[in-house]
Amino acid sequence: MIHARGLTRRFTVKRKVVEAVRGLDLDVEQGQLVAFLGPNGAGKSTSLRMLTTLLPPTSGTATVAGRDIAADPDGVRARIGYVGQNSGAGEQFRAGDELVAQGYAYGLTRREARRRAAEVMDMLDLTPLAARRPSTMSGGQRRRLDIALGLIHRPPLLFLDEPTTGLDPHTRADVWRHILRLREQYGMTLFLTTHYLEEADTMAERVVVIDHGRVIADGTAARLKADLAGDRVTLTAQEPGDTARAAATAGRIFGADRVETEGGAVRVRVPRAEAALPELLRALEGEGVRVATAETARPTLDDVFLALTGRTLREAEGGGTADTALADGTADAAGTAGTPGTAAQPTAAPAAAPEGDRA
Ligand SMILES: Nc1ncnc2c1ncn2[C@@H]1O[C@H](COP(=O)(O)OP(=O)(O)OP(=O)(O)O)[C@@H](O)[C@H]1O
Repeated sequence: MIHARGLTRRFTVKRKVVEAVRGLDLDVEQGQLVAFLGPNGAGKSTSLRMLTTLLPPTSGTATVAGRDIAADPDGVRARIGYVGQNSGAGEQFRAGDELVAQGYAYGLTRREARRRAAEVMDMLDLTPLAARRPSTMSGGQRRRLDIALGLIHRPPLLFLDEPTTGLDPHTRADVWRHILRLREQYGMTLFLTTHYLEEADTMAERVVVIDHGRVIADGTAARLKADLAGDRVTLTAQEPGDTARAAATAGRIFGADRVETEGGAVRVRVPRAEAALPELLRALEGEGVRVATAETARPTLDDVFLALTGRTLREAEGGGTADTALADGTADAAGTAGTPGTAAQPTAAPAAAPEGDRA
């Protein structure tokens, strides 16, 4: 469904070159649900915009839904849906009419557009809201309407740029329920960006991690965690004066990596916590260190990011909290010109000149 080779995009900002995406290679098969994960400014939106033909690459090639993004951008747009970070729904029209109008934009006849609008409203549980204006809808309802707009022309592949950012946890779960249904019931291929680690971890079958414009990890969340992060054992000594000795002992157990001490707690990464903990407790007993507390934890995707980059996603976000809302609008400030709010419309601004460099 997606085959990209060496996709690169540079911007020139005040005579400085920003390498937003550096040589993206990517293959996504039909029916996959891929989460594209990375901190602010990592290059997620720029990658998505290139793949959806909203932004021409500086170099590299890609075929998306069987069409070349450079040679046949209209062909790509006819076969994909794109749900951007900002709502694409206008305010004057009722939701049902908005969907029908979107159908016309994709060249559907009046009858087809009405039929398809009814179908997508059903898919996204919007039928009872057909007569409502988007301005009267909740955040989650609007997001579902955005997704419906992106699906009006029956694309087999849907791109979603941070579909759940800014929503409360309950609404996020509801939007996810609908996203998963698109895949399960309709066999769609879904490629989405997210800041939410736990969403990528639990919902996506494949996680692609990007940092500074480069893909740094690609696989199932389970495999990435097992291969790159390992488990964690955390303990405290009964006597605060024993912390340094406990840390030194922890560093000697089998497979120990990255021993850290913080506020009297000793943390160590190990391949398998269930084997490491008894070994560590025995070793500490041998050293005469009495243990007050000990616990084990499985790795998270943030641990994977830390293992790969030396920083946590939270640090990479510049102090923000990776698992809370992070809608800072950076990417949209960067790319509003000619960007259709929701679906990549076949009649929208041509791919050749939608988003120029910022002067
Ligand atoms: N139109 C543009 N002009 C200049 N620089 C840009 C433009 N679009 C993006 N950039 C820069 O390219 C880099 C990657 O931005 P991009 O929006 O792709 O990141 P992102 O991972 O999507 O971030 P976010 O999570 O904040 O949306 C950033 O340094 C950004 O400032």
